[in-house]
Amino acid sequence: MTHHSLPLLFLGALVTAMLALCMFVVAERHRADGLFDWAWAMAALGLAAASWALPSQTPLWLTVAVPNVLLASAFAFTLQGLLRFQDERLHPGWLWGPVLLALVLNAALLHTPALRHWGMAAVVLAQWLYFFGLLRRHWAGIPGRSKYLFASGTTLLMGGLGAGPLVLEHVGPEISALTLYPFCMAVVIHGMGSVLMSKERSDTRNRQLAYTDELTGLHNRRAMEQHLVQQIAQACRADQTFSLLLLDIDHFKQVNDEHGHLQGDKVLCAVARVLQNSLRSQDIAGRWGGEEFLVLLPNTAAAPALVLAERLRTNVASACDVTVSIGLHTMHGLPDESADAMLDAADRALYAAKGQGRNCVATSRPRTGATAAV
Ligand SMILES: Nc1nc2c(ncn2[C@@H]2O[C@H](COP(=O)(O)OP(=O)(O)OP(=O)(O)O)[C@@H](O)[C@H]2O)c(=O)[nH]1
Repeated sequence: MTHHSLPLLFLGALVTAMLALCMFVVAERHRADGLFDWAWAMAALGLAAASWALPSQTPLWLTVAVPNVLLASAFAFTLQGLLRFQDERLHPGWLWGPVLLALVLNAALLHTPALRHWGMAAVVLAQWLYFFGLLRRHWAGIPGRSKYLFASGTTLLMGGLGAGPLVLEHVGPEISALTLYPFCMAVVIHGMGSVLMSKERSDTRNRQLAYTDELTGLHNRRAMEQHLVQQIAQACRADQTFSLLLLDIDHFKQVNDEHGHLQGDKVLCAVARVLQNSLRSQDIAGRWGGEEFLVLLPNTAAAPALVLAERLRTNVASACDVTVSIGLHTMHGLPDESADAMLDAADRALYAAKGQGRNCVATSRPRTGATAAV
């Protein structure tokens, strides 16, 4: 490296080291997300930049071979992090083979720069191809937009550092120094991308947990409340109707008392499975609480909702060792038809179904004015 580029290189090494430090601090709790590996990748990059910045009288192996091996290691750590992020395994030989190759290459070709540059470009290209293939395979499943930062930052780094020496051979020191600006930018984009990608995935998982019933895997009450409000708004906007079903397992206390709580839990899961398998893709099912389930049937009038409710009832009776009573309410488009009013109407219908001997569907009667008629 030339004299002009030394302050820039130190700056690059400093920026990279700071980023690595920040990533190590947050990575502790995100080891499974690959962040720890990406912090190591950043540290290796920082060390490589620091080796390049050493004075010109430093032995060649320290300013050329060591940073090149560190580069290959940084990309191996990047790949290892991505594999961990995707919960994939790869034989360590494939991951660290390129690093060993870089070591041999640099030892053998230390005094043959042109060949060494081509060799390193080939090593980094192989690593990038694997990185690209892995990312492409999992692209759709990675939530959020930070994957764009991660992909572009890593590609810029790999492309720049892999092919850079081949180009820099033919340019003057001023131009060579200028290339350090994109290096710093790529390091920042890559680092930000990796941290944000892991954060976005944690956010998505936390959101899923907050809206999922742990036992059955269905939507939980919080999620169903939101869906219900959305359905009412959607039905009003589109001038449509929709129906809701409140299901309650019959004599569930008896199941618990006779067979134990664990068996009771299994029955709850079995009923949830029947609901999932019996409903149409647009319908939304959730556990309302205890042994009660709520089902929303978008754009469904009373008659087809009754058919669906009957199908659910018979499917549960034939697939599980229990029966269900179902209260059905259909939105009537009254001005005061709030979520609470609809739930109340479905609950009254359910109460009526229990009163009729259980294992049946009862429909709420249309309201005339403000009072429900079930
Ligand atoms: N196993 C298990 N039982 C639960 C859970 N949540 C609520 N329960 C039980 O569900 C039972 C509900 O009993 P009840 O409200 O008396 O109703 P029931 O026995 O189903 O009687 P009817 O609804 O009138 O047919 C209680 O025994 C609760 O302990 C749960 O998550 N797991």
